Amino acid sequence: MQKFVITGGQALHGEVVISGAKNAALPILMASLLATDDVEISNVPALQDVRTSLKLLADLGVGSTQRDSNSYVIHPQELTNHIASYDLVKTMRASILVLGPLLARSGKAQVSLPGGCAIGARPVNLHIEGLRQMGAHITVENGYINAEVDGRLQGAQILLDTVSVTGTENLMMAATLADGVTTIENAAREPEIVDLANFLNALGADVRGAGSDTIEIHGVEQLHGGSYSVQPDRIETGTFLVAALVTGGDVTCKNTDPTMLDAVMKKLTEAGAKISKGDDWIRIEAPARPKPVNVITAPHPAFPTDMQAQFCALNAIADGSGWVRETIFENRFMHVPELQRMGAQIELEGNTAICKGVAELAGAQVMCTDLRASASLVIAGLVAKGQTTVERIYHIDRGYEAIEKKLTALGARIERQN
Ligand SMILES: CC(=O)N[C@H]1[C@@H](OP(=O)(O)OP(=O)(O)OC[C@H]2O[C@@H](n3ccc(=O)[nH]c3=O)[C@H](O)[C@@H]2O)O[C@H](CO)[C@@H](O)[C@@H]1O
Ligand SMILES: C=C(OP(=O)(O)O)C(=O)O
Repeated sequence: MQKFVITGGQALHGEVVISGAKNAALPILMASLLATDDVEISNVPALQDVRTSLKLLADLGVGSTQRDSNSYVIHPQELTNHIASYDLVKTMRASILVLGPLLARSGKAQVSLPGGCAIGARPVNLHIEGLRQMGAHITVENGYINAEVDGRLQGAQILLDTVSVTGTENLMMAATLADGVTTIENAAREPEIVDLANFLNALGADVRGAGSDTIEIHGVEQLHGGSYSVQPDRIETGTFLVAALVTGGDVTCKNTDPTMLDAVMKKLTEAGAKISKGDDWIRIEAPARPKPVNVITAPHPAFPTDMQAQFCALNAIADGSGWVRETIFENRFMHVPELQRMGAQIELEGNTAICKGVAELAGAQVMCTDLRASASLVIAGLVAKGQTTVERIYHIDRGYEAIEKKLTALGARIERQN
């Protein structure tokens, strides 16, 4: 298994080009199943999850042609199969996003339950309930969701019990081809929802209100082909900003979108960073040592759960005590024991990680448990004294394109080893 070997202590300096957003690219790839003609998607990050998605589409009969390292043409007219098997779904939760498009396009879908995941139970009951309200017959048997509809799905008024990003996406995609109008209330407002809606509309869908908590979808008979560029990755951006801050550096993230990062930039400023920004860039200039911050995760536009682990690494070396409270997932602190191995003074009290900053972390052998936990360990390794070995980096490869190359270009000493 591959690992990163990091020698800490280098301040990051320079410019880094941000990739397309994983959490926008994955739903957009799955949404291409809804179209009847070729769909060209660019600014697709080169990630393991993208490769898994393309494999999943291929399993459904839908081929793709790679144009360059970050763009693909998807051929949805080739759809022949409606079964998303356990073997692929188990490696990537976002596979559940084929459920809505398959059902809408071919009237049936059999999708393996994504199952338990490292950060919490992550049920999909809201996806299933919403599709049932749209007229689908759904059973869950032997680890598979079996969904069928006679004719077209029907427009429905759906109120989500809790805000769910992929739940909103699945229902929004399914509703584009439904008969009538679908309203999703208490919808997720994440920027990735807006990107997906813009993509669907570029293919001829009629989705209104994405980015607010009520989305209205006027069903159309079919979606045509088209081309679309995926939005920048706000979580990758935030991760580089934190890495720059904790190492005492000065980094400009290019090809990004500052409007998606208000909550994160607010906390970075509280930590003592000087932030400047333009239309598509953000620069961070770090203080000598960051101040601790208190963070509560919540649905967008509040502080994103996908940035929580990175802020635990920040608090670990801050000048004072701060806390991070996780309200979205019930088990998202697996980076804490690993950070403790590096000398971090963090105590877990329920869903809150209380951290007393130390002047110096010490390099150690640590293990990735999930994607953002891995990012926090890399950040800690960059600032720790001595050598840190980060094991099981297949987690980080799911969501960060060439992270070690981008960090090396900023002056970090990080090496991928087998
Ligand atoms: C591929 C993708 O975009 N992943 C993101 C997506 O995950 P994902 O879409 O899986 O996360 P959700 O927004 O659905 O989860 C939010 C909360 O709702 C609960 N829930 C969700 C669905 C459901 O049917 N029933 C239910 O109870 C979950 O257990 C969780 O407690 O949003 C999360 C929250 O911003 C991010 O951390 C993930 O990076
Ligand atoms: C939790 C994440 O991803 P996923 O939903 O794909 O597991 C993430 O991107 O931080």
